[in-house]
Amino acid sequence: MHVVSREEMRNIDQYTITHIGLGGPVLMENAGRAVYAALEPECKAGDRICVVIGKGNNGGDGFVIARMLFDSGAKVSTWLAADPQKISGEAANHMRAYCACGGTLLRISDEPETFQQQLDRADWIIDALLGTGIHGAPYPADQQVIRWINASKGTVISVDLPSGVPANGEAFDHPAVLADQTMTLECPKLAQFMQPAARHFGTVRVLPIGIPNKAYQQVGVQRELRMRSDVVRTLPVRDPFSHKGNHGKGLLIAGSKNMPGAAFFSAKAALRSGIGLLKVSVPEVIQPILAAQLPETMYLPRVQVALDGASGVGIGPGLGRDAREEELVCRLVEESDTIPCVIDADGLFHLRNHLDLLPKRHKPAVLSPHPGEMALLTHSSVQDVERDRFGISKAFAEKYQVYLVLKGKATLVTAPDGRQIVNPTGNAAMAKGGSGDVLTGILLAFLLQHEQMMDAVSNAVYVHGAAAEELAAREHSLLDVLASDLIEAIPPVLHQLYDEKTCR
Ligand SMILES: NC(=O)C1=CN([C@@H]2O[C@H](COP(=O)(O)OP(=O)(O)OC[C@H]3O[C@@H](n4cnc5c(N)ncnc54)[C@H](O)[C@@H]3O)[C@@H](O)[C@H]2O)[C@@H](O)CC1
Ligand SMILES: Nc1ncnc2c1ncn2[C@@H]1O[C@H](COP(=O)(O)OP(=O)(O)O)[C@@H](O)[C@H]1O
Ligand SMILES: [K+]
Repeated sequence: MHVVSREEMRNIDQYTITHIGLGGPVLMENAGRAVYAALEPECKAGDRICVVIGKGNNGGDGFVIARMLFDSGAKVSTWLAADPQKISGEAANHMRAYCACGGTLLRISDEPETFQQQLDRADWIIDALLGTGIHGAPYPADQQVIRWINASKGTVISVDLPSGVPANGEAFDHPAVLADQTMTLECPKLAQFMQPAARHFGTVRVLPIGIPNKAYQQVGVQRELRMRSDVVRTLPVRDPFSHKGNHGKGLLIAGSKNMPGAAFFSAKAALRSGIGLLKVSVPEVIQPILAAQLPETMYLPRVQVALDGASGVGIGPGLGRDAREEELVCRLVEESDTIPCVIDADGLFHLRNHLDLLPKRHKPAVLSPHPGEMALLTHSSVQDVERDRFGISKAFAEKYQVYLVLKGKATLVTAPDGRQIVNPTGNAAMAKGGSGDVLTGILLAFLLQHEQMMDAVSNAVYVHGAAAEELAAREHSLLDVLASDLIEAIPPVLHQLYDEKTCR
């Protein structure tokens, strides 16, 4: 499923209308019908529904929804936040169709008190005021309507976007609808994955409106939401005759005197994710503790680190910020030139002044910063990173020829050629020290078992988030999940995914 910017969505719509010949009214009819079909099973007989319509094409979708509700005998009141004379194009066609069917149209500016009373009494409010078309803050009259919608008690369903939210997710400080549910048309827009916009969406349903694949190909959208079916399709199949040497020989350089747990989390997660052999390099003082906890790995004293036949390296979790480690990180990034290399946490701290090493590698490195580390790598602030997650990631991955995993809610994976994959799994239970270390281990293990690096990285991120969802769905709350719980939830997640793979 593609994730689009406002401009891409407009071009896709235009291509479909102009070159494929599916007219704007058809797409609008499809959009309105799709929303109606999604809404209808949720409404009870006698529910009051208030449809709020703006002057553009988002309002046009609203007319289709209102017409279908009216035709089905629902208790619908349809309110227009614009002068009907100023409604044009496809939206005007659908306004006429609504009226021709016998529907009544009320103007908010004529009866603002009645509008507020009806909003207050409504069980459902359909927000078709503004969609992808707004520029800047909504006009003052629209802002007032948005405030009234936000003050209402009914369930607010936004059509395509919560009105007032900019589709590209730029930061804003004007009023915008706080939806309970957003019924996004055709494909998710960038705003759904950016702060503060994302908070306005509520739960999201994506409703296809019949845009052909050709339109996406022509516009050249390079961004996708990872679907479960993509993960199932691309997970590696284990050869029944394989031996441990076929599933990767990993070297993990992690942990320090004050952070022994990081090495444990990454190592155990790598083992749970299928790595064949794993050697962990830690300072000698913590080696006995780890060896007791994790007898499945081999250990290598930190002073003797060498690749020594490893087929993949993970560097960084809990490594510490000692200057000696800086030299080590740089050496390993150079020496592991032709094998997968994952760099995280303190590894990124050490690498920040040596980024020029990255594009020289034959096999692109995988960097997995959280927004704070990304700010460090780009000499910017966390706010700058969050303001433009998609743009900053793409520029960085292309410049340094790396796979970049920008963590957070909806972790974003960017390939060296600029392709991007948004991860849908995960929850706030993961907002706890150690979660990232678990991901490093899964990444290392998956990179050694998948054919395509983009699949390996995207699947690792998906499984990591799915582990947190698995825990929250069963015996855990969002508060009590530990990094070690996440590791123990990898098996049921993989079990289920592999079950789905063999069912097909
Ligand atoms: N043919 C198409 O392009 C389709 C569009 N669809 C719908 O159309 C929407 C986009 O429609 P539009 O581009 O007409 O735009 P919207 O309906 O989102 O637009 C707002 C209207 O207000 C105006 N406006 C601009 N800035 C504003 C501001 N700051 N405050 C208030 N009004 C402002 C715009 O000129 C536009 O007429 C989508 O979100 C989707 O719901 C769907 O019907 C599917 C097909
Ligand atoms: N609110 C959240 N929703 C979804 N995922 C989250 C959330 N908070 C954190 N995560 C995930 O948890 C992990 C935290 O990583 P990181 O900050 O590196 O942790 P640490 O360094 O403590 O191990 C990342 O994969 C991130 O995407
Ligand atoms: K809307």
